[in-house]
Amino acid sequence: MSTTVTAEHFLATSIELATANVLNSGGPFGAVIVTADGRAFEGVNRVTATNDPTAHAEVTAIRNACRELGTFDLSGATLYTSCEPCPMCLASALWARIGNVVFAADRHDAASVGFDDAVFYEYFENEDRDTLMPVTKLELGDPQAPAILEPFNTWNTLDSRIDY
Ligand SMILES: Nc1nc2[nH]cnc2c(=O)[nH]1
Repeated sequence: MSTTVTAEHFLATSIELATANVLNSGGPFGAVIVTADGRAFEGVNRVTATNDPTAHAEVTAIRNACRELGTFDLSGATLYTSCEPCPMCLASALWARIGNVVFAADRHDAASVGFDDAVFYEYFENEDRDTLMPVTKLELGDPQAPAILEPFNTWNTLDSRIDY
C-alpha cells in the first residue's frame, strides 16, 4: 500500500521543526525541501546559534539538500516553510531553481514578534530605500575602468566553466 504525503504534512513538519528549534537556541523558523522524486531535507534557523545572519531555516534547508544531493540545482523541488520566506530566502530559492514555495505564517506574523522580514520587503518596494542601506554603483575612472568587465570576459571565454 502506498501513502500519499501531502503538502499539509510537510508544512506541519516545518512548523514542528520551528517550535522545537526555539527550545534549541534557534529562531522560530523551520523548513522542508521536497525534491521532485520525493526526498525530504530539513532546515532550521541557526542565526544566533552560529553567528551567521544568513542561516535562515530556508537557506539551511537549501544548503542541506544541495550538500546531500551533490548539486547546486534543486529544479522541481518544493520549499515548505513555517513562515513566508524573507527576500534573502526567496532569492536563495530562485538561485537554487526551486520550483514552488509554500508557507504558513506570513511576514506580518513575524513582525509581531520582532522580526524584520516585512521591513526588508519594503526595502525593495520603497523609493527611499537608501535611508536603510545605500547601494552605490561607483563610476570608476582610468586606470581601473577597463578592469570592470575583466571577470566577466574571463568567465565568458572559459571553456570549462559551469553555468548556473
Ligand atoms: N522565513 C524566515 N524568516 C525569518 N526572519 C528571520 N529569520 C527567518 C527565517 O529563518 N525564516
